[in-house]
Amino acid sequence: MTPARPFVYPIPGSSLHCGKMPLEKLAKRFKTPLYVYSADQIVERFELFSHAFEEIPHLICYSVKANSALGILRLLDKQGAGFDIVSGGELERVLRINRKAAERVVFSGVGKTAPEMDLALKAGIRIFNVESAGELELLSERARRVRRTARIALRVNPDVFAETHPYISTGLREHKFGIDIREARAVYQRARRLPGIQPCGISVHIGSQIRSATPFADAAARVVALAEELRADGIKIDSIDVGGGLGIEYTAGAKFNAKAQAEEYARQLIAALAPLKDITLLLEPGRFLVAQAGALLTSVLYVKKNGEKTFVVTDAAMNDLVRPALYQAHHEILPVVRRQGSRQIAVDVVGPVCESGDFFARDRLLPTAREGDLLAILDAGAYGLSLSSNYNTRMRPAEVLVKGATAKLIRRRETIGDLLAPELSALNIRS
Ligand SMILES: Cc1ncc(COP(=O)(O)O)c(C=O)c1O
Ligand SMILES: N[C@@H](CCCC[NH3+])C(=O)O
Repeated sequence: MTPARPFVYPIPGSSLHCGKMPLEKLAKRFKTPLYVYSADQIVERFELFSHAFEEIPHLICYSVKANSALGILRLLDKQGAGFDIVSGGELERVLRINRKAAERVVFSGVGKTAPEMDLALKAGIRIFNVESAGELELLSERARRVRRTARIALRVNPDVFAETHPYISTGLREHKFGIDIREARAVYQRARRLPGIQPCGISVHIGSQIRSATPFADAAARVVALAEELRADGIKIDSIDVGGGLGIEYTAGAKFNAKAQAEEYARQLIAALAPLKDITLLLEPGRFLVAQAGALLTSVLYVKKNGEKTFVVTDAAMNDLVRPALYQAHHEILPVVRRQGSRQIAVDVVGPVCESGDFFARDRLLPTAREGDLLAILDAGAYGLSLSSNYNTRMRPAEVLVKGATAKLIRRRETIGDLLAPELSALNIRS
C-alpha cells in the first residue's frame, strides 16, 4: 500500500522529502513560505478514483475550487479529467489550459451571472447545474440571446445529514444550495418548456470532508427516485452528478487507505444507482484528489515565550492557509530536519498576521524548534492557496509541482507590484 502522503523521511535520520525531492533543497531554491505539491500523488489519486468506478460510464470532473493552480489543472486534463467550476474565473482557467476541455465542464454555484452564463454557453460546456428557478429563467434568456442550447441538471437538495463541519455541510433544507427535492419535479416541467434549455441531468452535492460513504448513497437513492419520476414524465435524464465531498484523514495516527475509501464510496454509489439504466455518472471530487499531495513549507522566524506558553512564529500565516483559523481544522506539522534527541514540547504555531486566530496549531507537541528551522504543514493541497488572501498586504507564496526528482515552479511568488497595481493605476500614482 502506498502511503497516504508523499511527504516522508526516506531513511531514519534523513530530512523530509516530497517523493524523491528534499524539501530543504526546495526552500533554498524557491524560499518560504512555499506550497509544494506531488504530481505523482495527484495522478495516483485520480487513477485509483477512476479505477473504482470503471464498471460504469463516468466522468470525473475535478472540483477546481479545491486547488485551481493551472499546473494542476493541466496535469489532470492530461489524465482525461473533466472540471467542476463555480465561476467565470474558474472557467477561464480551464479554457487557458485546453479550450477543448470545455466539453468536460460542469458549472455549479448558486449565483451565476449573465456574463458567466454567456461565457460558458459560448465555450460549449457539458452541463449547467442550475440551483434556482430564477437562474433557470435567466439561463434560458441568455441561451436564446447567444443562440445556444444549455444542457441542464437541477441541483437538488436531498435533505440528507452528513457528519462534517457545519460550514461545509450543504445538503440540508436549511442550506442555501440547490432546489428542494420535493419541488424539483415541477421545476423540471417548467425547464422542458423553456426555450434554449434541455433538461438532461440531476445533480446533488451534500457537503465536504465526509468520511462515510453512506450519506452519499442515501442522497443518490433519493435522486434515483426523482430520475424515475422524470423519465415517466418523458424527460430524458442521461446523467447523474453526485457532486464531491469524499473526505480524507488529517490526523497522523489514524488509519487511512485512500484506495479502500474510494472503492467503498464507488461500491455504495454504484449500488444506489443500479436501478437506473443508461446513465453517465458525473463526480466532482476536489479534496480527495489533491489535499494530501500538498504541504505548506514555512520557516521559523522566532520562538518566544509569553508566560507559560511557547509560540513558534512562522513566515506563513492564516492568509496563506486559513483552514485552522476558519474551521479549527487540524493539520499535521513536521520538522523538515529531525534533530537527534530533541525534546518534544507543547507549542502554538502561529503566523505574523495581527489576529489571535492566526494559528496553525495550538498546544501541539512538537520537537523543540529554533529560528531558521523549516516546518511542513501537511495536507494543504486542497483549500490552501485557493482560499488564501492578501490580508496584511502579504504576498502570496509560490507553488511548485514535484515530479519524481524534479521540481517545477507553477506559480511565482507575488510581488508588491502585483498587489498594488490595481490601486496605483486607479490613483494615477507611478509605480
Ligand atoms: C458543488 C460542489 N462540488 C464539488 C465540491 C468539492 O468538494 P470536495 O473538495 O469536498 O470534494 C464542492 C465543495 O464542497 C462543491 O460545492
Ligand atoms: N473550504 C472548505 C471546503 C469547502 C468546500 C466548498 N464547497 C475546506 O477547506 O475544508
